Amino acid sequence: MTITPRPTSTYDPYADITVAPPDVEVGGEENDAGTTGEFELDERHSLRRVAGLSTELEDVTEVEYRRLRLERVVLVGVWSDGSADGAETSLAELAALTSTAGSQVLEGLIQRRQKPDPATFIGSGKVDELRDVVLTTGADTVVCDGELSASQLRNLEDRVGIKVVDRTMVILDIFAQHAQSREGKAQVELAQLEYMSQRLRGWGGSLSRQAGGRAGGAGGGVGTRGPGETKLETDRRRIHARMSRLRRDLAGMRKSRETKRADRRRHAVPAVSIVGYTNAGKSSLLNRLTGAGVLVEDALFATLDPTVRRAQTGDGRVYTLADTVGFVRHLPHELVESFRSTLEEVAEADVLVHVVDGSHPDPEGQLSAVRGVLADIGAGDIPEVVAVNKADAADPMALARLLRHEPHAVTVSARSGDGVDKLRAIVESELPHPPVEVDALVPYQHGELVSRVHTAGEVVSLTHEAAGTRLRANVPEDLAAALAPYAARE
Ligand SMILES: Nc1nc2c(ncn2[C@@H]2O[C@H](COP(=O)(O)OP(=O)(O)OP(=O)(O)O)[C@@H](O)[C@H]2O)c(=O)[nH]1
Ligand SMILES: [Mg+2]
Repeated sequence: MTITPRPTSTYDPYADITVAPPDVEVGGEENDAGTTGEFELDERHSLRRVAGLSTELEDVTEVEYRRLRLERVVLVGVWSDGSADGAETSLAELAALTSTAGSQVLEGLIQRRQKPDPATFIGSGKVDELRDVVLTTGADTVVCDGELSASQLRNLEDRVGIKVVDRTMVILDIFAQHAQSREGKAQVELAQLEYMSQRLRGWGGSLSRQAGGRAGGAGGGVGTRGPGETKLETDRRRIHARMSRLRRDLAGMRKSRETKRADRRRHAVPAVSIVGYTNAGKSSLLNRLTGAGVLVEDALFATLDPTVRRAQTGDGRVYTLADTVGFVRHLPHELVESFRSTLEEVAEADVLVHVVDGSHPDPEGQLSAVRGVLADIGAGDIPEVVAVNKADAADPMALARLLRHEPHAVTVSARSGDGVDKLRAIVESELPHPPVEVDALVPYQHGELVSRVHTAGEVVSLTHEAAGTRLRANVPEDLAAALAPYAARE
């Protein structure tokens, strides 16, 4: 096995971002789709973590430190309301998240408490127990199932003696590892810096990671480290400089994304977005619906950069189908903020295909978590087609219960292909109708106009007459204008 260090280990906050071509393109990319997916998968598998980097960590900022080393972990959760099952499902999801982030989960602890302890998250007595578990298992990181305050993190670290991170940091870490596009990477980095800059503790205390003799040396850059400035202040300054830089870059990228979207709108191509909880099978379903080779993996957040594919209805109308980032309970607020421009694409879709994993223990909970985020980003009113996926693996009783809950849902299996044709038909029937009704007699030398009606409009009737093709159709405005000279006279 070849082991390649993660790119973040050579993280340089001042490195210039290279300009890469934008990743989302409508049409034209289907040809190499299959190979791209496989390549991506290979590459991702080669990006596992490397153990034992500890000696190289003297001059990294704290943010880098937290990003880099999350390897052998113990999970802790607090169960306050709901059932014990709920707490276990949540911890199981955290375990899946941490493994996706590349760590090995050694042990999980849940404490029943009214609410998390304001000082140490879990109760004080439980902290001693946690320390024992850490010592006996040789863990290097504790992951808490929740969002912790700076002081909770610090207190726990001081008492347990190893690094403590929370659920949000794990999700951010996964996003950081998997983002592909330049925009995606910048969005994740900004979210990460924002979250962590509020939680910097400064080296020292039990973790003892002073910059030591190298302060003023490499890493800080000329003029960044004045005499007497602490590592913490330097870190803060570097991080804030980096954050403003990222915000500026993102504003620029957002503009080009908007131009592209406006372009699609002008050509009135209907847009369908596939949304749903992470690991529900969105990418698999996109592959089934379009034959595209999008990365599918039994891992949370396999997809981080939205892919847009071209699709065609039975009668030739072109529309786009977009895969999206999966949602998860407690999606970090910073991430939703950073990904807002990407998520806005979802908000502008004409139809949503909401995929839910019918074989999951709590599909209803996943549906409502996703709908919560959809409402947040202003996508709550878009027509939604619910696709209950993994029907091949689901318990029939559970499926029946879910269908009572969601009477308009379509049951599908992206794996076997069952139900996919029906889903496609329903999605196509939900596409918005082009706004302008036309009746035209198009001379035979203008066949290209007839083809445009097929791809962009809905044909009501078509006959061949002596003078040309007689067409009744609903078409977008630009096409109606092009057809105006040939308006038929009754
Ligand atoms: N049994 C079964 N497994 C499925 C089906 N559809 C998808 N899967 C599996 O579910 C896992 C996740 O599939 P993806 O298509 O990557 O899911 P996703 O929703 O795109 O996931 P993220 O991008 O990680 O949010 C993979 O292991 C798939 O093989 C299905 O119909 N039946
Ligand atoms: Mg996916």
